[in-house]
Amino acid sequence: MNKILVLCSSCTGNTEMMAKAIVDYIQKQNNQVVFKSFEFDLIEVEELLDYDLVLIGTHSADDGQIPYEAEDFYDELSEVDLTDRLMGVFGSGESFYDVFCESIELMGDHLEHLGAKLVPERLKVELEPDDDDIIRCEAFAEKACAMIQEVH
Ligand SMILES: Cc1cc2nc3c(=O)[nH]c(=O)nc-3n(C[C@H](O)[C@H](O)[C@H](O)COP(=O)(O)O)c2cc1C
Repeated sequence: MNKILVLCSSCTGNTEMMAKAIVDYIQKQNNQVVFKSFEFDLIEVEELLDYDLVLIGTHSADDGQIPYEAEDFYDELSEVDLTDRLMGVFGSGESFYDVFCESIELMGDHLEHLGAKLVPERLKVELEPDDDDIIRCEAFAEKACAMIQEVH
């Protein structure tokens, strides 16, 4: 059974809705999944190494920067060896802003720079996910799980 960690920062619940859809899909595929929130849970970068796959959701605020509650985590990522670790990024933003979903790009670029192998799609949703977006979340989760099979 694959062990998968889904992390999420969400101010108004949109990224969390995406995370829940991803978690539900992964569970239905008989994987072991742990969900943690940057707002409410203690998240240590070392624990990333305990999982076959880590998916990180961030909302974008304040010119698309990494959300405040995930900043320490972002800075500490360089303290662990993420070489060839399977990871993925997703989140909700609003295209009204100059930099749509920029925090997802920042997180994705940082993880890739540190050697992680990312799910090719960086999944971005406009505001609250609708039914089509939930299907996109499930497809994202499916691709991410398929990456685990490819390396085994
Ligand atoms: C003060 C503020 C700044 C924002 N800046 C951005 C931004 O730079 N880029 C973007 O894509 N969305 C931006 N947004 C929109 C949020 O990312 C969007 O509402 C998103 O759905 C929130 O996700 P959440 O419900 O998971 O917190 C901003 C929202 C607020 C309130």
